[in-house]
Amino acid sequence: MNQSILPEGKFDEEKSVLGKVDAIFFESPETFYKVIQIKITKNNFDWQEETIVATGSFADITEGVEYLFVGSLVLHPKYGKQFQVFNYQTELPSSKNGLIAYLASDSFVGIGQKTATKIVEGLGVDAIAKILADESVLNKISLSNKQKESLIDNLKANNGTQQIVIELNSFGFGSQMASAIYNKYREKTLDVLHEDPYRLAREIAGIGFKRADQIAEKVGLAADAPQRIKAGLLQGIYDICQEKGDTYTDAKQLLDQTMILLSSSRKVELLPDLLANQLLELANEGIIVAEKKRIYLRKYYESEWRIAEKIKTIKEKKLFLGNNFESNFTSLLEKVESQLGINYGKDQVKAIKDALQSKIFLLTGGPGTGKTTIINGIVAIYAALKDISLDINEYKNKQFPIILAAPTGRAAKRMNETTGLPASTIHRLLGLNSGDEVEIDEHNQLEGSLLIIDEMSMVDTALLDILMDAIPNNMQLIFVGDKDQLPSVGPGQIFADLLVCSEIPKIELKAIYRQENESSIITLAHAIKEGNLPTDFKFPRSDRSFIECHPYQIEGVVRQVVQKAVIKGFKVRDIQVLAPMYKGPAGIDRLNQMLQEILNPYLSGKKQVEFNKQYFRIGDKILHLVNSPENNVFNGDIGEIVGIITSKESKDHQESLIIDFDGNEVEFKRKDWIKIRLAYCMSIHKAQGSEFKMVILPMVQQYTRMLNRNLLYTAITRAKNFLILLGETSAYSNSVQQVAVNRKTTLVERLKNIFSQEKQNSGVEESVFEDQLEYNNHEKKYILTTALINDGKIDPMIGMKQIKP
Ligand SMILES: Nc1ncnc2c1ncn2[C@@H]1O[C@H](COP(=O)(O)OP(=O)(O)OP(=O)(O)O)[C@@H](O)[C@H]1O
Repeated sequence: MNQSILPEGKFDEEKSVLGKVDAIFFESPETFYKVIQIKITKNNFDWQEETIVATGSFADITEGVEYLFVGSLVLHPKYGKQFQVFNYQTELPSSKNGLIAYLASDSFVGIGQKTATKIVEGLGVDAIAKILADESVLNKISLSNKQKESLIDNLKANNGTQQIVIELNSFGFGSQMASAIYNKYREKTLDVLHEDPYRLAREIAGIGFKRADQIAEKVGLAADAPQRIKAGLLQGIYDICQEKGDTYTDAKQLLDQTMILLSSSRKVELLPDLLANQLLELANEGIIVAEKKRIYLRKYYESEWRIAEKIKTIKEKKLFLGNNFESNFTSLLEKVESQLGINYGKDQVKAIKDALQSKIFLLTGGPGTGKTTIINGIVAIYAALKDISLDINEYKNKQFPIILAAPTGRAAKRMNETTGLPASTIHRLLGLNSGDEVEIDEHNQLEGSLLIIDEMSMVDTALLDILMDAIPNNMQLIFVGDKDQLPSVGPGQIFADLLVCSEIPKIELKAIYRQENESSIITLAHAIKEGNLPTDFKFPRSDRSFIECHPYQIEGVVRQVVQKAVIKGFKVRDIQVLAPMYKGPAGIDRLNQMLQEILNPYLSGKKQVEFNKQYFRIGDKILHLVNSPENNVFNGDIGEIVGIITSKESKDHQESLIIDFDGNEVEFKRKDWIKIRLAYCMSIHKAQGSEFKMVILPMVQQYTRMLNRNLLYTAITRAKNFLILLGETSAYSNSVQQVAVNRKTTLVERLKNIFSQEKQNSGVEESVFEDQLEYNNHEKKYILTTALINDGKIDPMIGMKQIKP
């Protein structure tokens, strides 16, 4: 069985097996990954058995059919030697009888032994190649149209999918990505790969410019090809918007960024007018929108308009609250007050009343100002006014008419606990399945009459756009949040922008209702929000303290604080270290490593797996980094590893972790471990929407770039009972002084236009390059000039004058 079937020396590392598929042991339902057994006809390496187990990406593969497999031998820890397939092809039957048997097989519906014989006798043993090259050869054989169709379709499908999967594999795509690409482009996959691989970066989640650029280089696309420049520009806008949180950028920034991107991976001298022309093309094609000096990805441009329009439409719909609202309200409010054992403050009463009387209402306030208490009041009075039962058991098969939602799982859970009513994440509400990148038309329509969203400051433009699209016009909306917290991770600052719009009713709560002796943390937070670091900031209080230390002492101090807290009986879940940055001696990565060592150390015999220079062990506290609505786990959710399945123990030979997120156990295969990290210490951004019994917050000057008032305020307001501040006093005082720059967005302008009916076709005559960019060949960069001399080489407006949105 050791005869070589490949030219010697052609494949240094590669080995090959010719054989029939004996059995398919495992078939992933979502990808092309399969584990099969091959009955060997021939092979070119040392193998004494008659069969071999092979793994890899296979498109259509049929038991009983012979294929040529190319790959390498690997040693599986449990199953021993296996064949890992890189490439395979149908070994079409070359003998007359073999071919007749193949065509008469189940793959070709309507073709039996007789017809198959007719075809092979008529066209010869290379009948398949002949048919694939020219279908009309079948005209000389008497076949019914149905038989002809079945034959051609199946031959093409088998041949096509197989070729595509092989080629995707050769570009280095694994089973899952290969199937995502194939599902998107089907039979056009190879055309896309060869003609504009950058489409993958635009259209397939998980593929960025760099990956697409590697493919482009492989298929021989020039470094200054228009597709590449366009892709670079789009990536440039996307990167700037993601990094800064803006919904648009400007020409200078974009060209600088794109130039760096395009020349970092491939050696190429690019002239500015080349970039400018492609920018113009993108605008002409409607992929980007240029307006005044602003350049938008179409998605963000449209989102802002759509949100503004929908808000106006909703606001203008009539609201009916019954005939005697005023008197009903007063008696209902009294009832709620006596139930809760409180008297609502003047602002709070106004908030409840205005919210009930508005189609859309915004409520903002810091911690302890009573936002939750107000939501409870609104829900109770609304239900009474509308004669709605708040007993969820009465809604077994019906939608609960009051919808409560929040952007993160933890915030939704808190909403559920404080109101006693069902609350979900916005993603789940909308039925979004595919993580972060979602299309506007792929969501559920909402049913119900009142929608309350909490933690609104975390909602970004893209998500609000989808949410608004899902809301029926007659629904009443209440958006609740704290405008002084960090803005959303994704582009936009919608809560802050909506609060600027004079057309939307709103209330900002200022009075703090939590008792001072109950919490000095809240008082500190409010002072910081106003820009003051109180003089007593460093004095120990019953619920907070400050420990002054240098950056290199942080690790040791955090260690001691955490160890003390554990001795005092705090659970690991209740202690949360927050930090602004990942790197450095006081960064998240280092602190996580140290905290894992003391809170969940390695003990001999304990299972652990390594990933990205970190270990995962059973009992580890884990942070989820992205939204996975399909598993009901969201960005910022915290779980605990409750199981490790090694590849030996797993059916499909893949290691996995079982993580428990508040009773929701989710399995993560190794390829998904990129979505998680240790959570003993986490970033302040990721902690938004969550609260913890004890927060430990190290702040040092080393973080300067990151420090600002919103960040410190957000960190401090995560602490429910205890706050331990440590680090350098100057880092705290600098944070308080540093007011974050507003993000660049145009939602406020759109709202203004929409409400004053001034929406023009954005007829902008100015050029996007109004700033006048000149490329300085000597300095090899763009410079801004006021008096440009056109030396004939560079058009100072670089051909952008005529851009129209
Ligand atoms: N009018 C009031 N009279 C007495 N206590 C009140 C009043 N309003 C709120 N409280 C109490 O103040 C505390 C904070 O209120 P609440 O939790 O509603 O504020 P919040 O703005 O939601 O705060 P956080 O964002 O910190 O959760 C609660 O204990 C609540 O019972």
